[in-house]
Amino acid sequence: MAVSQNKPLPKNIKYGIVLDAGSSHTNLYVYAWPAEKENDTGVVHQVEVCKVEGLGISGYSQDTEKAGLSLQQCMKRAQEVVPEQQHGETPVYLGATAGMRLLSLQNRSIADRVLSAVEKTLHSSPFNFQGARVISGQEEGAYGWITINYLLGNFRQPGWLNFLPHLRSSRGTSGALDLGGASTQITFVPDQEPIESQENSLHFRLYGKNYNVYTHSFLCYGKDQALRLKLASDLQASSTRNGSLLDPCFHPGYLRIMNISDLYMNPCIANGEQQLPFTQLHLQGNGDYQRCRMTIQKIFNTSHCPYSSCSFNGIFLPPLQGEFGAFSAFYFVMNFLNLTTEKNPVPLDKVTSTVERFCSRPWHEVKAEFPKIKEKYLSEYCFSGTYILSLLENGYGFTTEKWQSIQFLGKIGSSDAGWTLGYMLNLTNMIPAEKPPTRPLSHASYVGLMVFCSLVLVAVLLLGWLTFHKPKCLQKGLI
Ligand SMILES: Nc1nc2c(ncn2[C@@H]2O[C@H](COP(=O)(O)OP(=O)(O)OP(=O)(O)O)[C@@H](O)[C@H]2O)c(=O)[nH]1
Ligand SMILES: [Ca+2]
Repeated sequence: MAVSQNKPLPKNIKYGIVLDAGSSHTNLYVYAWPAEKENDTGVVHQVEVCKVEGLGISGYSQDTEKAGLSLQQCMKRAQEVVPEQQHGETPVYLGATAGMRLLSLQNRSIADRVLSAVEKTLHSSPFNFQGARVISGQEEGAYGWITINYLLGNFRQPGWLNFLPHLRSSRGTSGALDLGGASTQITFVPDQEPIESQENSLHFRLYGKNYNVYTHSFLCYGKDQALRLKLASDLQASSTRNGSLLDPCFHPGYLRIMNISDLYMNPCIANGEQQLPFTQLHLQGNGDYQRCRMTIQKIFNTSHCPYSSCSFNGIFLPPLQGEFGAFSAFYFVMNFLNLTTEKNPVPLDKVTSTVERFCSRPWHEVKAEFPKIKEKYLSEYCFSGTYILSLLENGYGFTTEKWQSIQFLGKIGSSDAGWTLGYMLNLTNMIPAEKPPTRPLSHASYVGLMVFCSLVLVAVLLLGWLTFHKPKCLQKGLI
């Protein structure tokens, strides 16, 4: 048999699955990477996302079995994407975020039942189930930061710098801003050291470099819960006797009826249900951005700060540093408003005027222009856009200048920005603490290098020969 040298072997691809059980819905992600490169940075990428239909798992508190059943369709999809012979070795993880954190606070045993139900479904799949758990806000922030920096290649050292260790660039990392339905996270490497509060401080050693990272997750400040906080605060400030409320954060002509009991149903509203003479809230939009911003402002308490600087509610925040990637609802909302660009960020004043103009548009006109967008999403872009501006400007202190360092991003390459990839990289030990030894040169690079060196050698010899044995035709005076 002839020896087939240099023939590339078929690629050995590995897979991993993570379910992001968020407060508003669950997404299943399938990741893939070449087996022989698993410790390199930037090689793991998303090959599939499946959106689970229906509620987030915390929404099944009345019928916990359904939380498990709801995942079946996407698990089937994963079985189609991952080759059958690899099902048994493919790990599956489920991480639940703020919706389940809130449910645990409200009723621990129901939350445990929901987790058991999803475990049952995942155990019965052919994959290698590795566990379902509620992740902490700190983890959510940290893994989001790891994901985007991994995908942006910020942990990577350019190869040639490896030969000159003293010249290695201390290339910056990008901060991560995640806006969910029930919580929001801010994570970045600050200039100021040390980080003043222990609970906001993380330390990582990745690819041979140390990172001191600031992170905070605000439970109840995801955009759905923030709307509830705002409505509860509006109700408290109003003197309505029949439950009618003018709401500047909805379009003129928009009407929404809500049950008071639903509004007060979770631990985010501190005072609980008050004795109100009505059971329903009738919201009537009037699309007034400035007033909307004022009502939102009230949910950020800036009256006390036990540190050198704070965001709100007495939470430490060091001075903002570097670039930021803003994803999930930050991206959904900005993208809808055409305020995301690949390169130059849209200036803050343009963002503000766009949101202001959008809020003032009559609801019937907005609905007619976007008939395909779910009414729940469409009706809330005005509130959400205003909330994003309040959170980033007033909550975190992004000034007009600093705003330019925020990039709103949905995907990086083929992968969604979010905490799931970082979670899997960590649990499968795919991010080494130390730099993996540099691999020997590939055959092609070796041949290339040899040819280059030979050419240089020939050129030097030729030059030398020309210098000492100048042919007569080139000697001075003959020309
Ligand atoms: N416009 C729009 N909104 C979306 C979309 N997907 C989710 N949302 C909304 O955006 C908000 C945040 O969504 P996610 O980032 O998925 O939040 P989550 O993971 O469910 O919530 P957390 O557990 O708090 O992280 C929620 O209010 C969702 O209803 C989308 O495709 N378009
Ligand atoms: Ca989320």
